[in-house]
Amino acid sequence: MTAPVPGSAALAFVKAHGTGNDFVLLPDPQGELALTAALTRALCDRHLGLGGDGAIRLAPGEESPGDPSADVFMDYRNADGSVAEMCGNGVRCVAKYVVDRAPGLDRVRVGSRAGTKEVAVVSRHPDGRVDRLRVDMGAPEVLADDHPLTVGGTRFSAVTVSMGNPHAVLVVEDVDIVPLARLGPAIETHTDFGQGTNVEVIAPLGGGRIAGRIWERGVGETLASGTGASAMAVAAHQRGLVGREVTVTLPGGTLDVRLDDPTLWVTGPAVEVASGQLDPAWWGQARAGEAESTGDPAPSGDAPPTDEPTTTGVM
Ligand SMILES: N[C@@H](CCC[C@H](N)C(=O)O)C(=O)O
Repeated sequence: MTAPVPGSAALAFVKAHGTGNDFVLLPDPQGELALTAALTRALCDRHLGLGGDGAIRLAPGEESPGDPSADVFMDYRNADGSVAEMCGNGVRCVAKYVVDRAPGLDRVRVGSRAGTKEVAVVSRHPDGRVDRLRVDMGAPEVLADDHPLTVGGTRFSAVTVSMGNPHAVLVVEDVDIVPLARLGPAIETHTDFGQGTNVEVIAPLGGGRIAGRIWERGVGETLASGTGASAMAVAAHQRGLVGREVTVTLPGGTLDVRLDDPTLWVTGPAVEVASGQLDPAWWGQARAGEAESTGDPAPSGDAPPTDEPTTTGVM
């Protein structure tokens, strides 16, 4: 018989997504849980765990770096176990979790490693549960609007943007023909980006709309990204392709971005898929694996050699 796991109340999880960017949420109201790199990898494993692009511990607001007055702290890790500063889709999922369990609430201040984000409910389902939310993402920072990159012998010009986390955006003719599985990791780990970078490709669709795909640092290609959509809108605006209201169409759905001065707003859905308890035996094994693990993934290094074809559709 399996011995009971102490503190098993902390085994509760919620599986959620925002435009197909999916997360394992771990409510930790007492701040008792250590969301380690190895535990994150085990949770996010799509075969041996619950599966997710990242794991998020919903910790007490007092843990929020620099702002203990936040309502909740979003302790975020990518699927490979690395810590990220911010997650734009995750922040909506966290806010929905809180609001859906607090009647009368329609606004939450979610702490992140990139500051506290105000999230407001935009619409609800007929049963009162939250459907769409708007996030004040703060001020984007354009680091370079023509960052030259050579990958596999091909020259690119990226718009590099910080949304608290790093992004390199390439404008292309058609996002669907870009070999992102090769280009993404090469740019993610390029020596120009000491902490690694998220990589986005965008193409103008007209009428304030852009199409985008993303290669997430620490994850791989995902269906969507909130900080990524923000960086895409900023880059498109920077290159004169759109105005200040931008509809970003991603493989997992659409996010609406508004570029105000100085802040940027993202509006989109948040969905809860399931909730339950992790199996104590699985949890025990995941923790045992953690003890054997070397912990955090290695920091980014040199760009790997690539046989990237020269025809990428990048403009
Ligand atoms: N999915 C996110 C971004 C998550 C962090 C990113 N992979 C990084 O390492 O910076 C989003 O919705 O913004």
